Amino acid sequence: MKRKKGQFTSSKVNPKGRESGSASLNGTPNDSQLENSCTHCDTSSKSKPMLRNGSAPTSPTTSCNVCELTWANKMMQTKTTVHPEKRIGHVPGVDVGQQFGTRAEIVATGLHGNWSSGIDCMSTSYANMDKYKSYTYPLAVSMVLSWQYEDVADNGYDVVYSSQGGSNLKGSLRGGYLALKNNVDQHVPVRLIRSHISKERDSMQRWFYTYDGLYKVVRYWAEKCTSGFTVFKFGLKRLEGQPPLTINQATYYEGHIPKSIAELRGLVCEDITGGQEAIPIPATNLIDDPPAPPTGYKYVKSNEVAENVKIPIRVSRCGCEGTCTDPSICSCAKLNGADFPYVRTGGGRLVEAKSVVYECGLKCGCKDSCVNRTSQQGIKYRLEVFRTPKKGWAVRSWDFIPAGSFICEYAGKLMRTKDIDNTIENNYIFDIDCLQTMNGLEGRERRIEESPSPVRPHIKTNVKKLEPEYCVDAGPIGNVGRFINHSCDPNLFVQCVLSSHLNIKLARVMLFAAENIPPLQELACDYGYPVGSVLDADGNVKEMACHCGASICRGRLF
Ligand SMILES: C[S@@+](CC[C@H](N)C(=O)[O-])C[C@H]1O[C@@H](n2cnc3c(N)ncnc32)[C@H](O)[C@@H]1O
Repeated sequence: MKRKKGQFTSSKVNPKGRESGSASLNGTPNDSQLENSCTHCDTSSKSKPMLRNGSAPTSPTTSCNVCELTWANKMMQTKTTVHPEKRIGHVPGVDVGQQFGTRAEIVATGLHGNWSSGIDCMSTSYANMDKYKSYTYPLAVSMVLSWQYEDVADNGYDVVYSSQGGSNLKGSLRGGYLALKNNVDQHVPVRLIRSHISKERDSMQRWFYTYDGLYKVVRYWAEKCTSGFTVFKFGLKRLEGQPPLTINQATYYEGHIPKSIAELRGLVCEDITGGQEAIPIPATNLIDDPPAPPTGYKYVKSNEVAENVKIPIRVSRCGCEGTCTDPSICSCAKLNGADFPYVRTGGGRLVEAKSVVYECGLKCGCKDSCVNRTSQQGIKYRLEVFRTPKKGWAVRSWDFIPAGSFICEYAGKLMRTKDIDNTIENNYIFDIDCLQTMNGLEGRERRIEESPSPVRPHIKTNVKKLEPEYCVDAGPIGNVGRFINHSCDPNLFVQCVLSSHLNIKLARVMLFAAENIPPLQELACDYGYPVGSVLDADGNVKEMACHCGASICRGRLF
C-alpha cells in the first residue's frame, strides 16, 4: 500500500518473524496483585486505576493487572538491559519511551516478549491463576507494527492492522490474532511498537523501534484483500491522555551521547573556544597516536576585519520594540520580502534558504533576543570537534538539530580576495558569494556547475567571471566553522546574512541545518567545487578525493 506523504517509509521485518502469530508464555505474574484495575481495560466491574502516560512504566504498583502489570513484571524480570551504546532509536522532544536498535533488544528489555512473533500474548495458562482468571486468553500485550503487509493503514492515531495471508486461518482466528479479538471483546488495550528504517548517510539500512503507547483494539472483521485472500483486520485507536505522538520526528543515531565533557573518550581539549562561546566545544581524537588537539590557528568567535577592508554602517533601522512581530510594520521584515525569514519555534528557525537574509541591525529598536537576530545569538547546540581517519577534523552535535536551525558562522579574517597569499596552501578560504547564491538556486539547492567555489584552497580556479571581492580566511584564525567538512549530500547549507550594513559583498557567511539532524551525525556542507575547477600553480587541474561517505558521493572534492 502506498503511504501518505509525511508518514514513515514502509518497513520490512523478515516475514518469517511474523509467521506464527502464536501466543508465547512471557512474564510470570507478580504476587502483589493490584486491587485497582485499568481505565484502559475499560471494564466497569473493576475499580479505577491510574492512567499511565505512554512512556515506559517504572513500577508495577501503579499498573493494571492485565495491560500494565504483566509488562512491568517482564521489565523487572529481564536480566538484560540495553546498554546506552547500543540504544539507537531517538525521538526528540517528547520521551515516548524506550528506544531500541534491534528486535532482540526490544525483546531483551521486555517491551515486546516474543522474538519470532509480531504479537506478544498472555497465553491461556494465565487463566489458571486467580488474579487473571476473569479474562479469556490469549490476550495481546504488545504488537510490532511494520509495513510488510498490504492493506495496512496507519495515520499514527488510527491503525488498521491486517493478519497475513489467509489460507492458514481457515476461517477462524488463531494465536496472536485470536488474542487481538479477545482484546476487542474484553476492552484490553495493547502496546504498539513501530519499526522504522533508518535513513543512513552511509546508505546502510538499519531498523529501529519506537514505543508509541497504548492502543485500544476497537474492532475486527474479515475482508478480502487485494491478493484475493481473506484476511482478518483489526482497527486500533490510540488511547487519549498519552504524550503526543512524535513518530514523524523519529530519527536514528548510533553511539552514546555524552552527558558531560568529562566522560568523552579521547578528549584532547575541553574547550577549543577558550571560553569565548557560551557553550564549550570539546575536541576528541581517537585516531592519532599520540592523540593531539587541533593546532595551527587561533580561535576567534567572530570575524576580524583586515585593515584595508572598510565595513559600511547601516543607517536604516526598524522601530520595533522588544521583538519584531509585525512584518507589515518592521522595516527589516520588508527587506526580506515583507516577512520574517525566521519562525520563532525552537529559538528561531530559518523558513527557507534565501539569497540574503536581512536581520535587524545595531540601531534597530528590538532587543538582542529578537527572532530576527537569530544568527547573532550564537551557537546553541553542544558541538564537538572530532578527528576522522581520512578528513582531518570534523564537527558533530550532541543535540538533535531541527531543520532550519542556525549552527554557526564561518568566521575568520575578513579580507580582500586579491590579498590572499598565493604562496601558501590554505584550505580554509571561503568566498563571500551572495551574488552566486542569488544567481544560483536559492542556496538550498546544489550550486550550479559553472559557479565559482564557495570554499576553495588557496589556488586559483578556472572560473573567473564571478570572482568575489571578499573572502573569509579561517586558516590562521577562525571559529568552529573552519572544521566543518564537505559532503556531497550535505546536512547544512550556507546562508549569507546582513545585519549591521547592507553591502552584499561583505555579507556574513552562516551555516544552517538543511534537514533534521540526529545527534552525533557529522555536520557537513557542500563546498560546491565544480570538478576540475581547481588548478595547481602550473595550471594543471588538481584533484582531491572526497571521503564524505554519502551514497551519492561524487568521488572528488574538486
Ligand atoms: C575547511 S577545512 C575542514 C576541516 C578540516 N578537515 C580540518 O582538519 O581542519 C577543508 C579541508 O578539509 C578536508 N576535507 C573536508 N571535507 C572533505 C571530504 N569530504 N573528503 C576529504 N577531505 C575533506 C580537505 O582537506 C579540505 O581541504
